[in-house]
Amino acid sequence: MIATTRMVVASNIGYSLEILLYTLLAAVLYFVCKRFYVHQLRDAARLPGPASTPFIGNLLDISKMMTKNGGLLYRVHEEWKRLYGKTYGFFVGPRLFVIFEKLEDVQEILVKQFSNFTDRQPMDFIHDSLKKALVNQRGNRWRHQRSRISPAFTTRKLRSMTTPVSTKTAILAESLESYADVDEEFDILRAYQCLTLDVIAQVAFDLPSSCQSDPNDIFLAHASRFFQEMPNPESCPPMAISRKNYEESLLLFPELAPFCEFFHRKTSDGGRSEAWLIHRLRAAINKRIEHPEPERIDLISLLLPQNTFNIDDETVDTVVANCFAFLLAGYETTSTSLSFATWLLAKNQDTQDRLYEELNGVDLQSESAYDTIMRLPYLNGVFKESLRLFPPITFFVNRTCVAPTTVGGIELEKGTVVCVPVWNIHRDETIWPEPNAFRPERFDAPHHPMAWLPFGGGPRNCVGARFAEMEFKMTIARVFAEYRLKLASDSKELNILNPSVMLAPERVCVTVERRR
Ligand code: HEM
Repeated sequence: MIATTRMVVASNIGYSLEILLYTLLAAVLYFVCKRFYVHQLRDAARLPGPASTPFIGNLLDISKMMTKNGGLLYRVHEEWKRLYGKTYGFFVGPRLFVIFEKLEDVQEILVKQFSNFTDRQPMDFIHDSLKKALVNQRGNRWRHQRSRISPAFTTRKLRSMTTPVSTKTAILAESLESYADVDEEFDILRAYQCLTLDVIAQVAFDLPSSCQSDPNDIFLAHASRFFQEMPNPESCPPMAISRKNYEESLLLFPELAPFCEFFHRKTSDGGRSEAWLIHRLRAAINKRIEHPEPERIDLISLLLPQNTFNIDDETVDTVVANCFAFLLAGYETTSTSLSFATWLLAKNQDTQDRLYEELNGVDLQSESAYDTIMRLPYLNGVFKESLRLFPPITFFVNRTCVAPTTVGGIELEKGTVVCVPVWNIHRDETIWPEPNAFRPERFDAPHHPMAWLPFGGGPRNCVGARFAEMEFKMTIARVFAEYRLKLASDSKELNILNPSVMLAPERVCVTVERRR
């Protein structure tokens, strides 16, 4: 009897192993065939591009070229443009990417054929906490979320946020005074990071943060750690997976995303800071659900449904994810843009003086400050021109083709990722004469709608663009109405870093002099 049972168990185990083996074989076969299939698509579409291998595509070339070019991804596309022109294809892991740089093709993708390009490139390495956010949604889910979120950024809502933004910029202006008194140089990038975190925490989520007055503010510490994604060697176990390492592996093997995400969250400092930030956001949102404040206009109240009685977990998770996305978007991109603009103005004293002339005498603190500031033409030129020269996000304006179609004579299969090389467009001398010169007045004349894309374009552009513009203009107006800024000797040349999709100056050290 025992012997028979053993035989049955043994044969069951053998059977299960056989099934496992066949499943594994089928998975490997699928994996291999898919890669070979995708790798013939570029030839089928008669697209030029660098030679590639079916498994890793062009990832090694990209990596080598980036190392040669100071880690700057946009330089890879500048070089490929020289070799292959304005439309070409390359591969990363199992995906074909097609670059479209001609403005009429860009307009076709972002605007005219939007229904064929509703989704962004699948984000294999997106943090768990962002998976339900707008930025990661596709098709109808995206449409539904976007229609709920867009009304949060109307002129009326933005106007109502002017006073808290103005209060925070006043703290920044005051803190500059101490540097002016002693003629001491300092890194204004850090000051802007504290400001933008304070603004987004206060204006968007009513979270008490005092990053500007307290450099050890815990909120600031977690946000910077999350952004740096640098595991601290002293506090991290040796097996910690840094965001960078694991994002690179995921480009090759997106199939491994769920496992890597788990390890990253558990082992890296950035992952732990992310958990802390999410915990704080969730607490703020739960508080608002329990004690609704119908009078308050901030992003939480705009994202929560009118009636929060019996609200389901799915809705709460989506609000948390979107608030977290706004926190990230509102912090780094805006502080980077402010730093680039400050560097440009400090480098070009004539332009700075012209801006001062426009700002001199304008009441930046009145009830109507929002409308006044948004109407200043030269400030608008400074905003646009600095984002043209240094768009903080250079490689995020991409779309996945959701149905087979043709753009600029190129046939595209479903699943192909199309990318708009924003940096190249912004520096193209046939579009912007003398493209490297800083000339705010060039925006007095009209330009092609696709020639200026720091916030992307079409229905899926940056939903927070108007908020970012308000914060940028209010900050630059406040700082440059009160001070003259000069570059410190080690910031005369700009050292640009490109740690992820974002461009950022390494530092912008300046000295400040009081104007009035
Ligand atoms: C200077 C500051 C900013 C820059 C340069 C910037 C840039 C961008 C870019 C290039 C995109 C992709 C657009 C596309 O694919 O066409 C984007 C998307 C997005 N941005 Fe921004 N952004 C900034 C500030 C903000 C702020 C302050 C918020 C929120 C408060 C925000 C929220 C978002 C969201 C949610 C998306 C995804 C939109 C969607 O998928 O529908 N951004 N941003």
